[in-house]
Amino acid sequence: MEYKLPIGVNIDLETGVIPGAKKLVRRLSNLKGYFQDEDAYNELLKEDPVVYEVYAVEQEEKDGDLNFATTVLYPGKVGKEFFFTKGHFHAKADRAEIYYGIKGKGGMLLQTPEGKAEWIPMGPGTVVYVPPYWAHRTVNTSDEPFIFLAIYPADAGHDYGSIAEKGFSKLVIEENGEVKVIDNPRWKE
Ligand SMILES: O=P(O)(O)OC[C@H]1O[C@](O)(CO)[C@@H](O)[C@@H]1O
Ligand SMILES: [Fe+2]
Repeated sequence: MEYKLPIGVNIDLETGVIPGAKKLVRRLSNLKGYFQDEDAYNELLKEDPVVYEVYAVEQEEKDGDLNFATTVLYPGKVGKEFFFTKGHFHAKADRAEIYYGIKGKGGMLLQTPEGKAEWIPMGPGTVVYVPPYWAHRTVNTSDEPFIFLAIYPADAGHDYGSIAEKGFSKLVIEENGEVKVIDNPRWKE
């Protein structure tokens, strides 16, 4: 039997960087169709800001193994809507996940396949358990980068399809200087 070697790394708690991890950058142009306000989207697209970066340490997609990744979700808004990650179901839909808040403030939107949504505020030290079958998206509701760690089964995979098409049934917006979680007017079941 060939054994894999253990890994020990220190996450930079200020920047979210995991040394040696694979870096993925998602700009606004990678999120076409995700935000409600298309005019605001097209205006901001001129700058095409980085919305989030992911530092991932991933294994082969095998049952029993684990991946981990930090995400640095930058502050910003498209119209009233706060910057967010794409959000996904797992390709193996029954795979769960754990998130851990490192720095900054935001939250997670979770949703069942039928569209029942939950909002969990997150800050440094918050642990979120994402149960099997729930889609999940993180949102930065502050004006600082929101940094968190995710730990997920190596065979979970990502299913972006239905969220890319229909979004979440709730939106996280700023109105009169307050963070509000409202019904998505464009949501169709
Ligand atoms: O994959 P998304 O929805 O773009 O969100 C990015 C974050 O979610 C994960 O896919 C884990 O759920 C990580 O790779 C990363 O932390
Ligand atoms: Fe996930």
